Amino acid sequence: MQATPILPVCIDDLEHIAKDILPSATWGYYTSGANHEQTLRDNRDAFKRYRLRPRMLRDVSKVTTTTTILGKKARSPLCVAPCAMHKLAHPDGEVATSKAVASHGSVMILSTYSTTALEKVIAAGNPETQYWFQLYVYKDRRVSEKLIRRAEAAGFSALVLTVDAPYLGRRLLDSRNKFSPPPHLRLENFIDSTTDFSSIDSLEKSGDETFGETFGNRGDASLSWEEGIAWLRSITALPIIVKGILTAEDTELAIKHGCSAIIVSNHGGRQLDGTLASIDALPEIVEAAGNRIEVYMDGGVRTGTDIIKALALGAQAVFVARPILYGLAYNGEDGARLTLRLLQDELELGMALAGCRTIDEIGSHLIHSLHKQACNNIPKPKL
Ligand SMILES: Cc1cc2nc3c(=O)[nH]c(=O)nc-3n(C[C@H](O)[C@H](O)[C@H](O)COP(=O)(O)O)c2cc1C
Ligand SMILES: CCCCC(=O)C(=O)O
Repeated sequence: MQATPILPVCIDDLEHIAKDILPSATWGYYTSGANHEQTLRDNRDAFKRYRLRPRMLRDVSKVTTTTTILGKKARSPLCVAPCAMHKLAHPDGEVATSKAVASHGSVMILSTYSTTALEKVIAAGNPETQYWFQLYVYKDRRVSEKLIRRAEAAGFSALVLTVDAPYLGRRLLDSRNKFSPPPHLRLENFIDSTTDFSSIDSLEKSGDETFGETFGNRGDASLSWEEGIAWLRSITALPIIVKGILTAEDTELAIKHGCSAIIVSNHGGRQLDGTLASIDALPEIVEAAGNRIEVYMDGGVRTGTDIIKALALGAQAVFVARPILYGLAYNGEDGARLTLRLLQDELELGMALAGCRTIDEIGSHLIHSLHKQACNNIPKPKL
């Protein structure tokens, strides 16, 4: 894949370039959301309903984004969300992403539906970087257990249980495009599976099942807080992070059932259409969590000031998915590095211009909400 001559200077540039480069069905799979895509659009639009209240003359000659995530030092609160099939974007796939995140120094969550075996992805990283494994629980629990054992052995330091996808959302563009991944790609995490789930290893092996059906048929939609989390707890000592929480009620349950952190997410608008945008759901969850559990968010983050707004509303870290795919499509590892560098540079500049020298200084005093409802939920200023 050739890098186009336009010099990308922001994530929107990378998005335009990726659209030109990628086959239209891949583009559709990566960028679309569920149904009418209200949530997909709102994830981005909602950020614009929060405006910043910058502080001046605060000696911003030195700005640092060092923080802690799940108790471990990170160079930046900007992290990478789990995304299926990076090799659709670039042949180097998840290894390229892993190297890019390692140079950035934060957290990469690897999707179960990686096109590179989990061992190879973490081996491309470094000890400074945290690797968490994203998990779907299958009806055949032995498949999930085997993945967990491999993730533990390889050095992944947490499990991210995606809870917003008991079934795959209805993505109209994928149905129209009859999207199915190309046969040369493999979901490498399943290649050694000794169970009947191994049939997914070449994605569309039989050709008579759509990608969504494959997922829907194998996933365990009966999973519950009581049984599901207890089962996970009984088989692993790794911290469990739940991804896809949008309410205070579920935040309470996550804490009750011993989860270590929460990712506020609507799966990039790809599951239930019509939910709150992630950034709008965040204040309610931060308030419910009340410092008992770390809260992260993803969905619609495309600029450094989006990151600042999410941190100001109480997120400990922020994850991006599509921007990484755009970077990969543009230029493999260098492209993924560029995605992270552009956002990191914007974050640092935004912090300086807002009068924040450290991540701790990014507080709710920075936020002016144009959204009356959200205003009531904004946590009290830190400063
Ligand atoms: C192409 C694509 C594949 C995804 N695959 C997964 C996945 O395998 N597991 C998962 O938990 N979330 C998956 N997600 C959801 C992301 O982790 C994340 O919640 C969301 O996309 C964040 O929004 P953003 O793309 O606006 O940054 C996927 C998202 C995209 C766009
Ligand atoms: C069966 C694919 C699951 C990946 C995923 O979560 C997504 O496409 O949103």
